[in-house]
Amino acid sequence: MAGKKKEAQLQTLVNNETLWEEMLHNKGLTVIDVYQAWCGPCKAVQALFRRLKNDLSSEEELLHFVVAEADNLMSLQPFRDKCEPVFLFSLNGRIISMVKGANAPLISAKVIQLVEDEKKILAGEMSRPVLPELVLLDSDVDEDAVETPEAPVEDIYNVMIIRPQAVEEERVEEIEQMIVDFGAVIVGEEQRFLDDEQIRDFYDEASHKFNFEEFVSYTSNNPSYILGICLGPPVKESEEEKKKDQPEEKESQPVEKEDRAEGDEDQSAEEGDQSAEEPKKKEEKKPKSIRELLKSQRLIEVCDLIDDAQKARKHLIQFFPYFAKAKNLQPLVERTLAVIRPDLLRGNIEDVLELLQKEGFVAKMQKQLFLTEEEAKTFYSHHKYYDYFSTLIEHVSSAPILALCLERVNAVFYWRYILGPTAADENPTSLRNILGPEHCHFNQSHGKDSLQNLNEEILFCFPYERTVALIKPHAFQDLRGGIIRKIQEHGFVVSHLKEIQLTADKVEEIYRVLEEKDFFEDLLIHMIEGPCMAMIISKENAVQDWRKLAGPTDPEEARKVAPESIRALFGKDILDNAVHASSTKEHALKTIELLFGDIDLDSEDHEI
Ligand SMILES: Nc1ncnc2c1ncn2[C@@H]1O[C@H](COP(=O)(O)OP(=O)(O)OP(=O)(O)O)[C@@H](O)[C@H]1O
Repeated sequence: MAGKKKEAQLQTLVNNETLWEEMLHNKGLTVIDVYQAWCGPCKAVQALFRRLKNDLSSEEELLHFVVAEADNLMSLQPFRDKCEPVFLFSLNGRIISMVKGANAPLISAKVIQLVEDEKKILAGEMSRPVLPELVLLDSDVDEDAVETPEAPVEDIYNVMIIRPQAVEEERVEEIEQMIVDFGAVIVGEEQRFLDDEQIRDFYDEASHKFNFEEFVSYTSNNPSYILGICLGPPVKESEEEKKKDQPEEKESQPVEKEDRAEGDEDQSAEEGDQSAEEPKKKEEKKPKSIRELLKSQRLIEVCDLIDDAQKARKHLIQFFPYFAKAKNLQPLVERTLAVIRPDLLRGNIEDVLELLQKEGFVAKMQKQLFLTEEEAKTFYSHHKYYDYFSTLIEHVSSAPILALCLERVNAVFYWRYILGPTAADENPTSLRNILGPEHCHFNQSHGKDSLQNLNEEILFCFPYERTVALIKPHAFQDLRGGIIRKIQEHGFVVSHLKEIQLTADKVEEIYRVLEEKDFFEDLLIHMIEGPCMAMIISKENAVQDWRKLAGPTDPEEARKVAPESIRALFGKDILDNAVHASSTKEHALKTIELLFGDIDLDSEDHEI
């Protein structure tokens, strides 16, 4: 009885048109669990709703949960006689989104985002986005129907650096006019001297070019002109248009990628392909992107854009922070690698970790590595022409090093800043100044391609691994979609997936070390009581990371210490804890063989 009372408080029942109308007057967000009389509301998400209600208790008046019976309500007619749970999101009386299936992570993310936004809107910190109302049609509940209209479409931004020579030649106005005529909006502009780090960060894709150092020096000593550009929302192209456009470049890749001396050849090559067929038409064609425009105006050698939308946003936020704040543009979280060398590792490592934490870095992966001399040479190969190379190799292969994969907004730039050789003089609190230059590994930005180098280095320290994820029988039926999505959201690639009915022998094999435990019998019975979903999943550091994502064995504890973990979100109790995660690489390999037999893993790129 007590339990029922609790549920009635959690979700208000809506089973007639009057109550439906009343519900539409709720302030803020209402999450509607659409149910059928014959199967009742979805039990699987009630723990989540309770948690959300708890976590967002300060926003109580903005968050409501209801259960609505499809059979009694006209608006919910399309959902009648369907057995899949459906959740509708009503914002101030308008249904704006829908989630099909008990997809706890997706529901949770939507609720948190919508309530946060609503809070900001009411506080005047954000303008109300235009969210299209969802029209509920029969096709909405078809198997293949698209899931929901998503959050409002965001504008695309870019940042342009007009180089010093064009500034000196007073070409800024002409360039601005050209951008405005093209239909883009200039949201910020500033003439400034870029510092060394800003230049390296903006032009990191060009860092391998032979005259890059000269370019950095010239640019840092002369004023550039920076433009923040809004290109409006992404344009949806029809299939026809897409086909037509294939040889062209997209707006989100506007940066000059070729050597500047080759710019013209590049352009004429591009034109050559098409102009042979339709020379006149090509001449009349309006440029589709600012990059194309720059090329056509022969400005590509004095104006630079960013070729990746996420990176462009990052630069916009850095150069025009007030605009970004007003628009509530979220910066991009990046990752970088820190390698703590042996003598520091023996010393005050705690101080370093504390400092990193204080500076906002989160250590996503960490591992002690004992490099052989050969491995050290490979890892530090881009230092090989320096005279300190042999000392370095001797040092780092003499004792373990600690590799940290760090995440933070603007991590690459900021790690360089607190550590970096060039900033050390100006930044007395830099790690390099505190610790001395020999202690920390620095990701060179002067390599052939710094981002590629960085990714290679991260992979070197945290190689791709495979492990096994097993969705247990109690979670198989209703929760597997949400669990798999969560796994994918955390960067795992699901390379193999199959439904499997475990036998007692197989369970004994998987849990052999627990044979003596008093709960073993229960575990065995549970694991064979229905089908499981077995998956081979891979990513860097997969074994450790999958255990971390699974969370503590007991979901109760998980909800306290790791509330976003899978067991916290989907586990029932210590026995029915949603998933199994292999504890070591060896165990993972054995379980893969046990569950998937002799499959050809070697044909894939990455080995466990
Ligand atoms: N005290 C317990 N009572 C009942 N069942 C338990 C208990 N402890 C563990 N189990 C069950 O046995 C499984 C294996 O336990 P183990 O100690 O290996 O935990 P784990 O490594 O977190 O889980 P798994 O190996 O399934 O990934 C747990 O997933 C859980 O289903």
